[in-house]
Amino acid sequence: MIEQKGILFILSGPSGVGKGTVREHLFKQKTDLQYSISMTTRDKREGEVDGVDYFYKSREEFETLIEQDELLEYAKYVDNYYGTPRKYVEETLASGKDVFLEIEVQGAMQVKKRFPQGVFIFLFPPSLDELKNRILGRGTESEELVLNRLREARNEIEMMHAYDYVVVNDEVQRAVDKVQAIIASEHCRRERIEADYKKILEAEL
Ligand SMILES: Nc1nc2c(ncn2[C@@H]2O[C@H](COP(=O)(O)OP(=O)(O)O)[C@@H](O)[C@H]2O)c(=O)[nH]1
Ligand SMILES: Nc1ncnc2c1ncn2[C@@H]1O[C@H](COP(=O)(O)OP(=O)(O)O)[C@@H](O)[C@H]1O
Repeated sequence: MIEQKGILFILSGPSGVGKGTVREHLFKQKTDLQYSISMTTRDKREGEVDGVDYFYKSREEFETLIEQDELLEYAKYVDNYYGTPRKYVEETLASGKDVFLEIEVQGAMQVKKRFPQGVFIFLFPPSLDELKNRILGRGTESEELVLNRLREARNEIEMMHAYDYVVVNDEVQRAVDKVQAIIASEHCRRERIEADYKKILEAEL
């Protein structure tokens, strides 16, 4: 494995909590983070662009990527595959840049195994009622699917303990500010670790 220099940030949480919304706002404000564009087998939605929103793959192509260990993690989500390109993440981190992933919970737990030093942020709904309203409000799911997703959300919320930070997405800008604060504080922590490390090296000379 390539040595990590940049910091890997992972934003995750239940479907409909607002991961995509928070990520979009964050990237409008912040330019020194590299967003890792995921691979997916789901159909391209109107307005989406291949290589910008996702890399769209056939099921066969995706399964070949899995076999060739080209994915850092992947998950099946509502009958489609989603996955993170491994080389892009490793090479970008090795070049000293930070990488940001916005992925669902199963995938985040796989990343945790391979990159325990990553910074895991769980986006939390203000309430389950509000989560239901957001999924319904988005209008992309049938009533039955919404119930499935809410059931799934309860299981996902149980995984919260595995994360480093929890951010409540009550108001988008407030949640984005908190994510920005986490990024800044992780940089300070990294600088402190590096300073300690330098001191030890100097002491040995
Ligand atoms: N595990 C994993 N999940 C992903 C990846 N990319 C996107 N997702 C998640 O897949 C879910 C579905 O994404 P999408 O089809 O774009 O729908 P939407 O985000 O719910 O509008 C969301 O929870 C995304 O965060 C990925 O590379 N890996
Ligand atoms: N803080 C918020 N307050 C109110 N609505 C929100 C907030 N964040 C997101 N939403 C809305 O909730 C719905 C789900 O958001 P989305 O970003 O698609 O969630 P996810 O990517 O987690 O599935 C969207 O309609 C979005 O506009």
